[in-house]
Amino acid sequence: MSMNGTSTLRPIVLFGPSGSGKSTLIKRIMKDFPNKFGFSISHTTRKPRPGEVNGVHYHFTNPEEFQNNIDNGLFIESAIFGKNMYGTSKKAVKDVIARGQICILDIDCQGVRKVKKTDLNPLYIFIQPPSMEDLKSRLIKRGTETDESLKNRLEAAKQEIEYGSQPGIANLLIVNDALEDAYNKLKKYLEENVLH
Ligand SMILES: Nc1ncnc2c1ncn2[C@@H]1O[C@H](COP(=O)(O)OP(=O)(O)OP(=O)(O)O)[C@@H](O)[C@H]1O
Repeated sequence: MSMNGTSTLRPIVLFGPSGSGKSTLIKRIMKDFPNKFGFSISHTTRKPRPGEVNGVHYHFTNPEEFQNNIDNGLFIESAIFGKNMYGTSKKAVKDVIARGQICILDIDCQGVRKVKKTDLNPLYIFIQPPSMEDLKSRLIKRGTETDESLKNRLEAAKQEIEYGSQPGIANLLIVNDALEDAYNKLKKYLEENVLH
C-alpha cells in the first residue's frame, strides 16, 4: 500500500463496443483474484424484486430523488431502460474503494466521457473487437440480440471504436482476438498497475 493508501485502488474502467468481450474478461479476472475487485451498487427507480435488498443489490429510489441526484451532479452516468431509470453514483464507486476493493466500471464511451470529468482518476482500458465482422458474429452467437438490437449495437460500435482508439483516450488498448492473449494482456497490466 502506498503513502496515500488509495493510489493502489484506482478504479478500472473497461469500455468498448457491446460484444467486444468486457463481461467475459471481467468475470475471469474476478475469479482469478477473489475479493480484489468489486462492482459499484447502482441506483434504480424500479421496484425491488423478491429477495433484493436496498443498498446490496441496488440503491432503490424514486424518479424525483433520482432526478435530483442527476441535477446535483451526483451520478457518473444514468440511463433509461423501459420505464425505469438506472445510474451509477460517484459515491457508489468511492464505497467500493472504501471497502478496500478495486472498482470495475463496465461502461460505454458516453460514460467514459463523464468519468473523465470526475475526480475518480481511474485507469481506462479499451476492449476492441478484431473486426466488425467478428463483432457481428459474436453477438449473433451470443444469442441475445434481435435484428433491431443487433443493428443498433453495430452502429454504436463504430462510434465506440472511433472514440476508444484515439490516442490518449485509453491507458491500454486490448484487441480481443484470441481470448487467452487478451486476458493475459489485461492480467499483466493489472498486476503491474493496481494489483500489488
Ligand atoms: N476472444 C473471443 N473470441 C471469441 N468469442 C469471444 C471472445 N471474447 C468474448 N467472446 C464471446 O463474445 C460474446 C460477447 O462477449 P461479452 O458478452 O463478454 O461482451 P461485452 O463487451 O460484455 O458485451 P455487452 O456490452 O453487450 O455486455 C460472448 O458470447 C463471449 O463468449
